[in-house]
Parts: sequence; C-alpha cells; structure tokens
Amino acid sequence: MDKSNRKQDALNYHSKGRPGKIQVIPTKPTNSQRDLTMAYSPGVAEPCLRIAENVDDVYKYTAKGNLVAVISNGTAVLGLGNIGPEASKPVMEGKGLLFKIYADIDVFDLELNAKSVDEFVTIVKALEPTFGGINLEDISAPTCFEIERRLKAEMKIPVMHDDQHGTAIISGAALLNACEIQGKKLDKIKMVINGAGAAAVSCSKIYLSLGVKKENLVMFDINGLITPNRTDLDEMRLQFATERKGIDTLADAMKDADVFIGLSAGNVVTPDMLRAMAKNPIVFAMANPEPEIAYDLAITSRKDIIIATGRSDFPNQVNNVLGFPYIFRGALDVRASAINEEMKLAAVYAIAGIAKKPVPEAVNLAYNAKNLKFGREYIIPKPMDQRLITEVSSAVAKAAIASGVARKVITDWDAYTEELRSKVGDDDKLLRNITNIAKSNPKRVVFADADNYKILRAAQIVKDEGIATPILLGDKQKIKQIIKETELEIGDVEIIDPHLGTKRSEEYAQYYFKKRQRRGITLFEARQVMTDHNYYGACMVQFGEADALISGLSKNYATTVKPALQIIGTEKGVRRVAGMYMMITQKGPVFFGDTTVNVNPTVEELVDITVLIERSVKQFNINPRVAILSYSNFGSNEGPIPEKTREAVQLLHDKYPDMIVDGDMQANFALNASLLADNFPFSTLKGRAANTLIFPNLESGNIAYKLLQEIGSAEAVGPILLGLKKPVHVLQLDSSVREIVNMVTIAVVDAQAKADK
Ligand SMILES: NC(=O)C1=CN([C@@H]2O[C@H](COP(=O)(O)OP(=O)(O)OC[C@H]3O[C@@H](n4cnc5c(N)ncnc54)[C@H](OP(=O)(O)O)[C@@H]3O)[C@@H](O)[C@H]2O)C=CC1
Ligand SMILES: CC(=O)C(=O)O
Ligand SMILES: [Mg+2]
Repeated sequence: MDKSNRKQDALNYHSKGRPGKIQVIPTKPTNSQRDLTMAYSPGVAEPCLRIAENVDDVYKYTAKGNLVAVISNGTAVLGLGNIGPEASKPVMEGKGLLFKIYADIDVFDLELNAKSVDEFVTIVKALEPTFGGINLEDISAPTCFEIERRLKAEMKIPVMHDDQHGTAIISGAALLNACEIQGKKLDKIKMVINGAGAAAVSCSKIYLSLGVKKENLVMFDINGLITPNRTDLDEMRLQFATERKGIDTLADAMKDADVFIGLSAGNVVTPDMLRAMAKNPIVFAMANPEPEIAYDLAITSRKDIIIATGRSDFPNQVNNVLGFPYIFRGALDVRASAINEEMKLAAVYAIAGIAKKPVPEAVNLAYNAKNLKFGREYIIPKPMDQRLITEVSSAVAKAAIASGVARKVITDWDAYTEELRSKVGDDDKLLRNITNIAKSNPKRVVFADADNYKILRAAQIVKDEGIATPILLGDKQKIKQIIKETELEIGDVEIIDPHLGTKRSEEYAQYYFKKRQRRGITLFEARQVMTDHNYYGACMVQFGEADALISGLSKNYATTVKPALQIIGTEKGVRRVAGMYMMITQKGPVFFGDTTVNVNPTVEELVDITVLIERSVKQFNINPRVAILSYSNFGSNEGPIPEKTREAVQLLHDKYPDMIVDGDMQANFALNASLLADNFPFSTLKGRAANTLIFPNLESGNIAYKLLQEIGSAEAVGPILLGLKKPVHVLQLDSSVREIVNMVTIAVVDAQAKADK
C-alpha cells in the first residue's frame, strides 16, 4: 500500500467515530434507580466505610486491582523524540489497548506536563491509591533512571519502565535462544551494544544476569565508545565503560564480535561490519522505526546470521508487547508490591521456552505461516501466541510468590491457568481468526460494482493483505480515473467491462438462455442480461473464472440475489437461501438469522434456516449453541409464533440429535446462561448462553440486528448469504470500506469451504 494512504488510514482509524482508541465502560448494572442508588450515593458509602476501616478492601470493592497507569511525559516517544505529552497520547492509548486485548488489564493513560524528576515523582506517587500498577513509558534517559528508582523505592505497587525492562526481558529471551541456535555460550560471547540510553543500559544489565561477562561487552553512544575517562556520562552508563586496545569506532568493535545489540538509531551498521563479525553472528537491530541495519540487507550480507528487529513485518520481532501485558497480569494477580529481578528473569525464561515448543496451528494461521519452528527465523514467540498469557503470567506470579513480594498467594495453578485463558477467549478475536483463515488460502473475488471508491479501496486492502485477488467489473476508464484521483495503488488487477462484451459474454448468454428459455427469456434478452454486472459476475463464479462474487452496494437486496439464484442456484438439498449476520458484541460474537431473505418462514423453512446457519457458524470454528426465539419460554404462551418455533425445535431434536438447539425461548433467557439455568434447568443448551439466534420471522430478525447495531454498539458483519451452491455475497446499501473488507473475507472463507466439498 502507498505511504500516503497508510498515513491517512492511520489518521482515520484514530479520528473516526469517537475520537481516540479507548473508553470507560461500567461493569455493574445501571439500568434502574435502584442500581444507581447502589452505584452512587447513598449505597456507595458502604464500600467507602469498609475501605476506611481496612485499606486493603480497596482491592475488594474497586477496580484498583486490575488498573494500571500508563504514564509518560512525552520526552522520548518511540523513536520520535521529545514531542511532548499531548503528542504521546496516541501511543499511551495504544498501550492501554494492548494491555486490554492481550491481558484484560484496564488502563488509564496519563500524559504529564512534568519534566523534572521531582515534579514527575510527586505526581505519580500521589496516584498510588488509584492503581494496581504503574507502567512508565517513553521517558528520556537519564531522567527515567532516577524517576523509576525513586518510584520503586517510595511506592508499594509494582512500577516498571517498559522501555527499559520490557525491552530487556524480550531481548534477553531472544538472546538465550539465538545463542543456543548459533552454538554460543553466554559467558564467552563478545558483545557490542550501540546506544547507551534507557533501553541499552537496562538490556545490558539483564544480559549480565543471564551470564554475559562485563569484560566482553563494549558500549557506544552517539559520541563513541563509553570509556571511564568520559566526563559527559552519568553513573548508569559509566558502569559499562571499557578501555580496549585497538577499539575506537563501532567498526573496530564489530570485528570478531559474536553479538551486536542496536538500541540507537536507524542504518548505522553496514554489511561490511556484519561481515567482519565472528562466525554465526547474532544481530538485534532494535531501533524503531528503522533498525540499525535493514533485515533484508543483513540476511543478504551473510548466510550464517541471526537477525532480529523491532518491526512486525519481518521474522524475529523483538517487541515489548511480548512482555508488559503478561508481566503486569502476573504481578497484579498476586498483588505484588514490585516487579523484581526474579520476576523479570522468570519472564525471560518463560518467553524463551515458548519459542522452543511446537507452534499451535492458530499461530501459524495468524501469521500466514506454514510451519513456524524454533530456528534462525523464529527465535522468540509471536505476539498473537495465546500461550504467552498462560505461561508468562504464571511464571511471573510464581516468582513474585517465591521472592516474597506477593501479597496474595495462588495455590491452584490449573485454575489460575484456566482463568488466564478465559481472559483472552477466542470469541473477541473472531474477525481476526476469520481473516487468518482467509489469508491461508486467498481466492479470486469479483466485485460487481467496481466503479466506486469504497469498493476500490476495499479491493486494494484485501489485495494488500493477501485475503483475495480482486477482479473488477465496470467501466475501465471510470475505474482508472477513480484510482488516479484518489491515489489508490491497486497495482495489476483485472478489470472487465460487461457492457462492452467479452470473449465469455456469448457463452454466458447461451448458458443463461438454456436455463431460462422456458421461463420466457429469449436469446436476445439473455445477451442483454449479460451486460448486467450481477449476472456477468454470477456467471464468472459459475464457470470458475472467479471464486466468489461481491455485489449489491447500489442495488436492493432482491435484485442482487436474483441473478445468483437463477445462474448458480442453491446447494443440493437446500430449498431456500437465508441471510445471517455475525454480530460482534461486547460479550463476544452472536449469529443472527434469518435477517434478510425469508419473510415468514414455515416450520419446515425455520428448520432449514437453522440447519444452514448452524453449519455456517461451524465454518468459523465456533461450536453453535442455537436458540429459536419467540416471545414465549418453553410453552409459556400460546399463539402461532411460539407454536411454530416449538414445532421447529421438536423437528430439529428429532432429525439432528447432535445439534445444540432449544426453544421456544425469549432472547434474554437465550443470552443469559444463569437466568436460563435457574429457570429452565432442563434446557438442552446445558447451562451455557446461546451464540446463535434464530428469529421466527424476518421483521424480528431484521429489527433486532439493526437495533443492536445502532444502540448496542455491536459491529454487524453480513448479511452472509447461505445456501447457494457457490459463494455470492451481497453488500448492504452504502456499506463502509471496513464492512466491504469483512464481506470479502467471509466470501473467501466460504469459497474455501465450498471448494473442499
Ligand atoms: N524494539 C523495542 O522493543 C524497543 C526499541 N527501542 C529503540 O531503541 C532506541 C533507543 O531507545 P531509548 O533507549 O528509549 O532512547 P534513549 O533516548 O534513552 O537512548 C538512545 C541512545 O542511543 C544513542 N544514539 C543515538 N544515535 C546514535 C548513533 N548514531 N550511534 C550510537 N548511539 C546513538 C544515544 O546517544 P546519546 O546518549 O549520546 O544521545 C542514546 O544513548 C530507539 O530507536 C527505540 O525506538 C526502545 C525500546 C524498545
Ligand atoms: C517499543 C517501544 O516501547 C518504543 O519504541 O518506545
Ligand atoms: Mg516505549
């Protein structure tokens, strides 16, 4: 993708809708006057008094125990320098987002107008009652050292400067593994460190703890070698001062060195320097966004190298996101008073250990990799590896207990592991997983209405991301004009204009004529019909020229579905198609059907719809738990709708005994497991909430999903058209680019499933 589009995308991402990336969501009911009496005055006085009597009860009655402050003064923001506290806020919000999605930790980001140590320390210390932990971020050296030292000494909650210790922990783990692969011993390796700032000093300290000898380590800053005679350096850096004969420059130091650690600036290392290193060298070029030497350049410089960078677009990403969510998770869960050396080393070994174990298929899928295996290109785990939370947080918590800083003890580690796993349940990652499934086997997707900016933008995104190969239907000139005017970089892509006729038009027309000649269609009309994009696109899919069709942005639903039904037809045994929405809610995904096609289904049609939807949910690797909805619960009301749904459930139980399905049922019982279990313990949903809701008719389904989308803040992915022999998916009028990308992704997964049949 071109840079200007990427930049604009990033700006849009932050500004669209509610500006920024985070919000505060109440965790208790707030619906009634009674709720509010408890949430605030007078009810709130009770927990206040309990905490006043016993201050530790603050963990029992408030969010403190799961709340981390991400605090910066904006003096060293990523590699962007001293850009000020306001400009650091997107990074701090981003960090909050990562804490949440990777470890379910809540974050308040605090950007302080405080440059001096005293001012900064005074403010942060005063925040202790609010937070369970303090993550210092992007504070320049050497101030960061003194700030952290004082806060650690003066506060009773864990304080960690992530740029120092997060980087140290991750690169320490990577170093252990890289040495193992390269056959090097830590106490023998000669190491060159470029950079002498927050990250470099802290990394060097952890390397010494791991066995590296101080006498084998040389460090440089922007002014050259750190030597004892330098008068411009503080104590933190001077502890790494060396005097070595024959070493003045970085190039001198690199000769015969085993390991290079870059925490300085981009492109300061040359291929010649790498070639001068010892056999099987290890190079961690961690400066952001440009590493000390580009990944590609490094691997072409010599074959025996292990190279890691801070970037996500190359193998071996050394990134502190592998650490901070899980380190704080473990520390909070045992109410640790600090994050000490024992806990950091436990994290190092846990992270290093994960990389040596077989890689779960979900991780291969997430990175579009076939077979990730411990070796030169996989020395540390990938950020999306869910084993990080279970293994790193447990290791940190155990180390906190063993080293005496825990104020709460965990005894049942299996239960704790299960609890950790539940914090990153698969559900909220559904869209990401579906995208990964799509990327594992991209398909050719034809877009019926391509002379439209949103379609073209979506086509570019799915192409860039490796989800699909787009084929565009429309006026070539117009499409090219839009691409030019909007500076899209869509590259080589097939554009077909059905109006002009193509070498397939006649064949498609003949096919259509054959199918419809006894339904009043003449050959002349069939030829006319083939200038319509939806008909032409459906024929492309039918004839295998494309794997899926995306249509419908500008036409109504029925007009768009008709060509697909006439040309492609329904799957064997399927009498009617149906429409489903995947609703991404704060409680996880819930599938809704039928929301788009069948106005008033009969009992048999309701059964068909349920079967189609249940099968489709399985395609997304989710076990469907289906509720057939009504305004009645298990016979509590009479009337055509409860009776219809009851009959459908009976038929489903008889014909599909393995299907988890129940009803008739009201929506709140379907979605609330304890409500259902307390009142209807016999339900075949067996104590779990439904994740698939079948509506008795189109109006209830359609109204429900639109309400949820509008006032329930759920993201609606769909409508996913079910029951066709080949994949055709219809966009809602005026879909957004994101919605189109989601539909294409679903279409690709659908095409994969249909190809496997
Ligand atoms: N991959 C990761 O996970 C992380 C990467 N980093 C990266 O590490 C780098 C340093 O970050 P941080 O320690 O927080 O920042 P600091 O500002 O604290 O330190 C930067 C250090 O690099 C030195 N330096 C700058 N340019 C050069 C150069 N050309 N040659 C040698 N030394 C140089 C500076 O020297 P002087 O003191 O003389 O100015 C200083 O010692 C950044 O690029 C950052 O993006 C940081 C944290 C995590
Ligand atoms: C990764 C990180 O924390 C930094 O570059 O500052
Ligand atoms: Mg940082």
